[in-house]
Amino acid sequence: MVQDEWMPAAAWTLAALLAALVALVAARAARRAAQLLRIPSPPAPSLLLGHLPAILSPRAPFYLAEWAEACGPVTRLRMAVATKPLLVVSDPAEAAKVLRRGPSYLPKSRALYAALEIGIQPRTPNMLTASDGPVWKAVRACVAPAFSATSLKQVLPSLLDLTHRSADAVAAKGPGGEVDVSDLAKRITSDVMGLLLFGEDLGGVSGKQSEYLAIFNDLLAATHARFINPLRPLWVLWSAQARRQEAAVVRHNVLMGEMTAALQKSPPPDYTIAHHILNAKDPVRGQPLDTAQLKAEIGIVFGAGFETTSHAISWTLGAVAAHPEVQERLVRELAAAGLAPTADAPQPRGFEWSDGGRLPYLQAVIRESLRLFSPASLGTTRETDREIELGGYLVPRGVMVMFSPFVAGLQTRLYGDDVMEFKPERWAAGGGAKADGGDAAGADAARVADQDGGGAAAGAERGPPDPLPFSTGPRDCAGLALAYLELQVVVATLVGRFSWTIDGAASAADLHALAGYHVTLQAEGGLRLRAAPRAPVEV
Ligand code: HEM
Repeated sequence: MVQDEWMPAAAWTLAALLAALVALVAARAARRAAQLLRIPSPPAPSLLLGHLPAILSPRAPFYLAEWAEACGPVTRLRMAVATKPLLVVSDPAEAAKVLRRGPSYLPKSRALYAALEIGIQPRTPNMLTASDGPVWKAVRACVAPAFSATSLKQVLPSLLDLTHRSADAVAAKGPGGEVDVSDLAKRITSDVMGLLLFGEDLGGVSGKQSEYLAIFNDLLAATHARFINPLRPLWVLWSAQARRQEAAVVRHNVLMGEMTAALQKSPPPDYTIAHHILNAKDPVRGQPLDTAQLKAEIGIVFGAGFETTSHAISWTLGAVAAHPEVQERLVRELAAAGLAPTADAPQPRGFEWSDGGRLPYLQAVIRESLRLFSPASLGTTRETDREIELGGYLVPRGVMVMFSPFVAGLQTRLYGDDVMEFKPERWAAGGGAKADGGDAAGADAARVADQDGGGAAAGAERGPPDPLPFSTGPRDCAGLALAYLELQVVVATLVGRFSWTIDGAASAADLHALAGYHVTLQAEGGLRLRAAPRAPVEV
């Protein structure tokens, strides 16, 4: 009898406890959902798929910029049937909180970055795609000296040679000749990476049909397509284009394997990136990186290094061509430094290391171009591993947080009503990163201001905030200094030697109309400008 009375009491207690637990979990879930719902969200284009179709389209950066303009520094987007949204942060100061080491620091989203590993088999996390960990840390630290001033000074002669040969090819087209600067820049930057990684001339500038260049576009297209479409492997059954792109994925793996084997056999000079990668040690095993890891690192540095930089160069040339007043001011600065023809010195000299610190308008032009045409447009994506505060909102665990420099760069609240104007003058006071920072390569200036918070939290007297085109914090761009050097040398040389024009584009908006996002922001089908030898400039 006692037993009978006790049993229901225990059952009731258990049931009550369970109910309380369920209520607690439900209340917490409801609180989290309510927190997320407080974050502004634009109307979704699709009832079923939410904002996903727009995010996956080549115009994604433009949609995101528009939505952020309407919603503010943090925008909530709905991804099809997924329960968790994607948050897009468009304020560099808020982004810096999660990107720089500190209480709100967030790691990269592994699920998302793994999708970028398709070009190397076996799929291996690499410097770009790995979450922070001992191997990433060791490789990143080992590679850093390859981007030091000492190493880059040794790269400069080869970069100059490639740039001057490219300029000669432009001159050979005759006055007003049409030049696809997108192609031209890719040839230069892929050759730079060929020399720096493989110690080999990939033949882009000499006009050889470079297999690396040919397959790389297809590799990117396949990466993007697989990302968008989980059924993509089936596409090869009826699409010749998909077959070609998937073949490029396979071929890329083979080429990188061959290159890695060649590098292991005969190590390249000590200023090269490959030299440093070969010297990296796996801290867990205490051994050099195994072949799979080496191949993964070589493959990602090649891709990360040449694609982004080539688009940064071609957008900058396009913007200069579309804005004659900017071109004129830039040329006067170059001519005063001996880098454009004058009556006294009709043959401009070659770019020197020290020029990086004494061409403030060139720096400002590059920074403005990186604001309006940020090549790594969608920047970086992190995942909350705990509840954090972001832009005044509480964000629960397990939410993807994207910081897009392109979106940040287009925000009226950060850059004012002339946000869409290509106006290098806005950086004249230095802005987030000091354009006249004095470093020979010009890059340390960006990095210094970026790290000291100047970029994100710049006061009015320091100019507008840095949109962080190279990201920031421990996972910022490893190759920033090389990218800056290439940008300066190529833009200064080509603008010094030629007068550039573009048909049918007279504003940043006109250039944006030509853009598509395919892992990087690029001019669809190339960017065609006209070049005429520059007449002596009055200084
Ligand atoms: C204008 C040119 C460039 C731009 C705009 C750019 C931009 C970026 C951005 C935004 C990131 C962060 C990506 C993320 O978190 O998902 C990044 C990472 C990286 N970039 Fe660049 N990049 C450029 C040139 C280069 C060059 C020249 C190299 C090497 C030769 C390079 C190598 C890397 C590597 C290895 C990472 C991964 C770093 C890490 O996670 O530790 N990039 N870059």
